[in-house]
Amino acid sequence: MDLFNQTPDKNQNLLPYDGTVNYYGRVLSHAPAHALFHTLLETIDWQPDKLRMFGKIIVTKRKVAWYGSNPYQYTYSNATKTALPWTAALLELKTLVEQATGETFNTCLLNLYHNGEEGSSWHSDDEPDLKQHGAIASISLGAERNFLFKHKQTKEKVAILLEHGSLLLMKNETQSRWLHSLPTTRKITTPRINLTFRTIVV
Ligand SMILES: O=C(O)CCC(=O)C(=O)O
Ligand SMILES: [Fe+2]
Repeated sequence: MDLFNQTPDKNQNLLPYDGTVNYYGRVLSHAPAHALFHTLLETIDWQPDKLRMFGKIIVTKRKVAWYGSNPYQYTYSNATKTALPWTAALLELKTLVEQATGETFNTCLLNLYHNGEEGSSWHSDDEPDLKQHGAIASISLGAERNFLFKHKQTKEKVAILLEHGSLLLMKNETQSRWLHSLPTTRKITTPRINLTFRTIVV
């Protein structure tokens, strides 16, 4: 019996209440995940993100991209993005994620963090363009990073390590009751790509 390298139980809820987060572990093995990382690096239309913070426009070092089944618009942090058509790699990954989770998605937001000094501050993905309480599936490629949840009222925190090739599913009340963040760290010097498959309502 291997006590130290158990595959995670995808049916276990990592949140103690008010939402559901399931960690599926590595749904892509090392080599295909590595190949996908490089395909995405080369074929995705990466753009710096522009965020409005305290009345100022901040251009992030982190790069983002927005793809979907139709030119869906997504407004967050006072900026609107129009989805580009799926690339072959994204469409293949969408199918894999839909089969693994039993959910369906029509869009994907991609983030490229060049190193540990780039991250994502506390937020919820609860914009009105997104299906309320819809599932969000998160694929991680490259550097392993910690991911945190913080309950909006109780402030309780839950931490999880997002491995190379892994899948995390957030659903039900997760976005309305919890914040999440990708904390920065100087210890990580290599890049990471994250893809979150989402559902835009029309
Ligand atoms: O990079 C991640 O793991 C999460 C990114 C995120 O929360 C988002 O794009 O909304
Ligand atoms: Fe998010």
